Amino acid sequence: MGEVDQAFIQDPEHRPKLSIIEAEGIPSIDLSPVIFISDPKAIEGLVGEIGNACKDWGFFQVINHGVPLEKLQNIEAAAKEFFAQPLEDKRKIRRDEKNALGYFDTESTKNIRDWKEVFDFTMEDTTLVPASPDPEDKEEATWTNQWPEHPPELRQACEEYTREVEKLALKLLGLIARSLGLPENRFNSYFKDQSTRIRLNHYPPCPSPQLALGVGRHKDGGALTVLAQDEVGGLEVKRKTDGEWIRVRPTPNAYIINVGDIMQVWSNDRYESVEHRVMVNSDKERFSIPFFFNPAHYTIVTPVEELINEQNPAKYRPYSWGKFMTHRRLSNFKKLGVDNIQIHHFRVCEQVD
Ligand SMILES: O=C(O)CCC(=O)C(=O)O
Ligand SMILES: [Fe+2]
Repeated sequence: MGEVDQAFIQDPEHRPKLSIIEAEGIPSIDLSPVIFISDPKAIEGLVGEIGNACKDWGFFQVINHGVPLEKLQNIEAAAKEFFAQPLEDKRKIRRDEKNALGYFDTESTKNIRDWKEVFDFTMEDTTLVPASPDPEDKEEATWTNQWPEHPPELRQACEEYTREVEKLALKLLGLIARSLGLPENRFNSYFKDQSTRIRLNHYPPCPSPQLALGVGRHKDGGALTVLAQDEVGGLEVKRKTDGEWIRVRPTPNAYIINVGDIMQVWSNDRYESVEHRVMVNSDKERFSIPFFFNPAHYTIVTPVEELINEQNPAKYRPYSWGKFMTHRRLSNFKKLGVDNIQIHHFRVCEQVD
C-alpha cells in the first residue's frame, strides 16, 4: 500500500486523535482459579469480576488463561511469513463473494477502506452458512478454508492455536453465563455447529495515520471475541462512561476479550457490545489475531428466557445469526450506500445507537 488513497480517509469526526489516552485501561483478570486450581471460592470471585468487566467496559484482558505461549508464537511467525509474500501470491487464495475464507486486502468498515490485509479461516475446513441474506431463501452454501502454499506450516499452526483458544472461549462463555445467574453450560448448545471465524490481521505502516484507520469503529457481531495483539498497540475502545477512545495497552501473553452483539442480545442489554477501532502508525507494522466465537448459523438470537419478565421484557425481536452474518458480508462486495445491519434494527422499540 502506497500513499493514502481517498477511499481510506475517515470523515473528520472519526479521525484518530494523536494524543492517546492510556489512563486506567480495561480490567485485567487472572483466570488461574479456573485454569489451574479449580477453587470454588476463588471461582465465585472471578465470576463477579467478569460480570463487572462485561457491564462496565464490555472489554477485559485475561492472564493465566491456559493457552500455551508456544502455540501463539507459532501462528504469529507463520502469519508474518504469509503476509511478507508478494501481493500476487497472496491473492491466489483471495476470498470472494461466494467464499468468505482466505486472503483479502480490500475490506471496508462503514464504507471506508481499512488500512489492513487479512487472512480468514474457520475451525472445520468447511462451514455451512445461508446462501443469501434473504429471509425467504432457505438454501445453504459452504465456506471452505483456502490454505496457502507458503508458508507450509501455517495450516498446522492455525489449527493447533485455534483448538487451544476454543477451550479458553468455552471457559469464558461458562463464566459469563454464571455471571448472569445462568447455568455454566447455558449457551453451549448454540456452538455445536459453530460458525467461529479466525482472522490474521496485518496492518502495514501507514503514511498518514491521522487520516486513516486500521479498522474503523465497529462492534463485533458474534458472541465473544478472543483477541491476541502484538507489542505495537493501536486498539482503542470507546469508554462507556464518557465516550472517550481508550488505548488497550499491549500486555505480553494476555488475551483481550470482548462481548459481542449476540451476548448483548442474550443478556437483554445487561452486557453491551462496545465500539472499538484500530489506529495505525507510520513506522511500525502491526499484527493481531481475533477469534470470533460465533454460534451455528441457524441460531435464532433472542434474549434468554430466564432474564426476561414483566418488569424487564425482551428488548429485541428474534433474528437469525446466519442471515445477519451474510448481510454484513455482502456489504463488503456491494456498496450498499447505507450503514451495515446492526442489532438495533431488531430492537423492540427501535432506537438508533
Ligand atoms: O486488531 C485489533 O486489535 C482488533 C481488530 C478488530 O477489532 C476486528 O478485527 O474486529
Ligand atoms: Fe472488532
